[in-house]
Amino acid sequence: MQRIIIIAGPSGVGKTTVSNYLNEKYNIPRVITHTTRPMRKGEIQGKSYYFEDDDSFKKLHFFEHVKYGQYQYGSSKEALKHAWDKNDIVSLIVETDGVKSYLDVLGDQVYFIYLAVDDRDVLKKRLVKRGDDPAEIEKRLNSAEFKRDLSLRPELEKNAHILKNNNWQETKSSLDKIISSLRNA
Ligand SMILES: Nc1nc2c(ncn2[C@@H]2O[C@H](COP(=O)(O)OP(=O)(O)O)[C@@H](O)[C@H]2O)c(=O)[nH]1
Ligand SMILES: Nc1ncnc2c1ncn2[C@@H]1O[C@H](COP(=O)(O)OP(=O)(O)O)[C@@H](O)[C@H]1O
Repeated sequence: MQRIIIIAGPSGVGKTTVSNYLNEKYNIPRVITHTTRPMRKGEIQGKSYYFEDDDSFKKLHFFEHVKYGQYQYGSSKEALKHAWDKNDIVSLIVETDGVKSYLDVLGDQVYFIYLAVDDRDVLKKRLVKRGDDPAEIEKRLNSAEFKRDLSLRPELEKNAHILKNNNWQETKSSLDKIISSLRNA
């Protein structure tokens, strides 16, 4: 069965780091999504996201799309197929409305990881260390969507595998166990 590991959680929690680890260690490709937000330092067009403007975003054919903070984000069926053509297990980073859309359509094919940290104050510190623009950090931390995604929504609890990303060595070992169980399923 083709599987999709969906990774959600607040900004700075480590979603991209987890997805990159799965790619580097297990060749698990990420479904690249589209956004109208500006590219950050270190991001690459077509690898981090497909960076769009409002007009080009409108022309795309989406599996689902959302407004998050002041920007648009969306994932396409084509991008999912493209990733599944490379490997039967793929990853995808979406916020929690996106998780619901995927669970509704793909059901048991979804392995949903909700990433969390014990101390919320580390999130801002990680965003600063990542080199994000300070004004963008403030806007993000004050957005309704960021506040919402600080905790797991009750309707997603039954589908979620909660993974604490306090300590990267421990997170890697948890991920290794998850991949081993998915491969043997
Ligand atoms: N629903 C949905 N959410 C997305 C998509 N792409 C990214 N996101 C989410 O948009 C939010 C903001 O992403 P981003 O600006 O990269 O910020 P980050 O969380 O700090 O890395 C995150 O919660 C992502 O999971 C998408 O295609 N669909
Ligand atoms: N367990 C961890 N401990 C310390 N720093 C981490 C950990 N996991 C990720 N980071 C760092 O935190 C920052 C935010 O991680 P990132 O994966 O970009 O988060 P997200 O995609 O959820 O916004 C990055 O600079 C990353 O290197």
